[in-house]
Amino acid sequence: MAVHEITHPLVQHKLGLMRANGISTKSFREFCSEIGTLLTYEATRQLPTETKTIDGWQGTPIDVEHIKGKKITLVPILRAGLGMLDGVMSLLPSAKVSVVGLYRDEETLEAVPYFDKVVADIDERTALIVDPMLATGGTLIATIDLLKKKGCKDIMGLFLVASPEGIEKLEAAHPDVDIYVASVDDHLNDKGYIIPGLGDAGDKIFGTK
Ligand SMILES: O=P(O)(O)OC[C@H]1O[C@H](OP(=O)(O)OP(=O)(O)O)[C@H](O)[C@@H]1O
Ligand SMILES: O=c1cc[nH]c(=O)[nH]1
Ligand SMILES: [Mg+2]
Repeated sequence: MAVHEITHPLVQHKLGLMRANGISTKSFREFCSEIGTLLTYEATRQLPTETKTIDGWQGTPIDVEHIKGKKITLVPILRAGLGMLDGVMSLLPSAKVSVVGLYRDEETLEAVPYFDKVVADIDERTALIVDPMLATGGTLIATIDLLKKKGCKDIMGLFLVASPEGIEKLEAAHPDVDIYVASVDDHLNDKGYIIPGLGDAGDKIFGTK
């Protein structure tokens, strides 16, 4: 399993602004989406390309690079994953979207699934999971279990912030899944929140607290 921590100054600057106490819903949402775009740029670096010959502007054949026909499905995890989706789709506008819904029980920290609508041909697609937070890892592992059960063989994840504890759990459960994160933070607190983290990303994106 590879953990790609994206140290690009734009990513780090925007993430730093997101950590501020009292940030507005508008700003938090905008940064979520913008970092989503930047992580997508990095995560798609590995996509295979092939050379095609086309008619160039001078009317003579020229060789150009095309992304090889590997199909993608984006998998936003409700709710907070929706906050990154626009930004991800700005670079992958044709990608099909498979929505899954899970929430974390506040007492047990267990992931509780409540919705899934996954593309029919998921066995032929690379799944790109989108969620701002990878905390205990329970939500992500349950999502990957679900996608694999439906036949998906190629899975990556994009997160704004991950915890070392969650990454360790993911590595043990699904070592074949690579992730792209803006930051691997310090630790989880006793309530399962990432420190320093962002607080409750879903509530900040939707303004529910
Ligand atoms: O790694 P874990 O410990 O499982 O926690 C991470 C999950 O918690 C948050 O969702 P939450 O349960 O708050 O749902 P929400 O998006 O509806 O707010 C977050 O967006 C992740 O999906
Ligand atoms: O720090 C955390 C942990 C789980 N979910 C969040 O939104 N934030
Ligand atoms: Mg939440």
